[in-house]
Amino acid sequence: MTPEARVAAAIDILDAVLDGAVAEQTLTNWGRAHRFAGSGDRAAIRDHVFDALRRLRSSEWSGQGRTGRRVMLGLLRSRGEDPDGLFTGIGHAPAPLTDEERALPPPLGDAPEPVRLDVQDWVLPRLQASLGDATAPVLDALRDRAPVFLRVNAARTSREAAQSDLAREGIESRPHPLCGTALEVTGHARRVQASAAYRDGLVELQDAASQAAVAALLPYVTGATVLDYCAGGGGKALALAAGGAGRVLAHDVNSGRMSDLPARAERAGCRIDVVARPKGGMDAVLCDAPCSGSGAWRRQPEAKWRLTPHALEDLTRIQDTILDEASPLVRPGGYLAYATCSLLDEENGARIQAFLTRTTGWTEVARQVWTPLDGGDGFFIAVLRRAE
Ligand SMILES: C[S@@+](CC[C@H](N)C(=O)[O-])C[C@H]1O[C@@H](n2cnc3c(N)ncnc32)[C@H](O)[C@@H]1O
Repeated sequence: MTPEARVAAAIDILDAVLDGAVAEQTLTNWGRAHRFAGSGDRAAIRDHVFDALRRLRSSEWSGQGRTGRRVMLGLLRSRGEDPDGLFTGIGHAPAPLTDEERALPPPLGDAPEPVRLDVQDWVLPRLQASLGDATAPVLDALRDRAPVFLRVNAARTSREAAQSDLAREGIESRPHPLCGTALEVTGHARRVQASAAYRDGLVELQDAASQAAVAALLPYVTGATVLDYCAGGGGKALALAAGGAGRVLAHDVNSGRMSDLPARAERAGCRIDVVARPKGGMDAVLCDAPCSGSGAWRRQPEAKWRLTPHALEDLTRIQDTILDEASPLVRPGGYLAYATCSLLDEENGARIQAFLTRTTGWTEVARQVWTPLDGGDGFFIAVLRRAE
């Protein structure tokens, strides 16, 4: 496909997404219906679609319209790229620019702050209350693609050896300062899942801040029995097992989410016991709670536009419930860790404060916050100790 045809495909997909379709699913359906498109074409179209979704508000503003065409046009204009080279009307290219499109005002000229920062109006003050002066740079970082990070399986190999193994398969990477197990993939990231290092469980795909959050918990759980109460796909459970936790149990209210976990654990060469009804007496319980995902909006840009005040309120209620359900499972003297990939204090520090206010016998012993300015996703973890 030509670059112009890729833009035309992205415009069609964006039209469906703006009508309410889910981007990932729409891209998959498009690939199935257009078998002639190679993997390079599909990847380029996906990049266009996700770039536009990350910058949806500013692109709509610059393109002066909420259609796939206007959003794509706005994206190119606000990046300072000349749309005429792509909107040629030749072959499968988008139709040439109309006189009206050519006469559009300068991109983002007098756009309000939430438009420039690509965020919903009501979310901006809440982020400002949480992040202060870092708000604008953090939101700006969320307008760009996220790096691809790998977690080196420390139980099986070293970061240097994994890096060499990947290099032999043409995958370039560099150690990332956020965490001793993190490699940032700098070249040929699309080869990772087919690589021997990945297949053999030497590396896993995992955000660097997510790895750093587990590393912050490890000093409290080395050799201990840890329950990952919201295990989902098991990313944290696997990192805990590889990092030296004694025994790792995994639980999730939605057990289907853990279906890949046994295979992932086998690949990593570690043991994770999936439990439907966790019992008490745990040395430590990790609650990696469902959240707005605001720290990961680079990866899931649709979530940035879907969040409502009502949904956020529901999430904080679920977060409180999870802390109330999980905390009695910790033995006296044990640890309760609470983590989210949210940048909003109402999902982070405020939840810990509310928990400490309504319960007795807990002390906060550690807290760490990461934002995309540290390189990875936004992340929060607090570790509480239960009195003896
Ligand atoms: C942020 S995700 C977990 C991600 C996972 N820990 C990882 O590292 O890949 C949150 C998970 O919490 C689960 N969850 C939601 N409510 C829950 C509850 N009341 N009890 C246990 N798990 C819950 C969801 O099903 C979801 O899988």
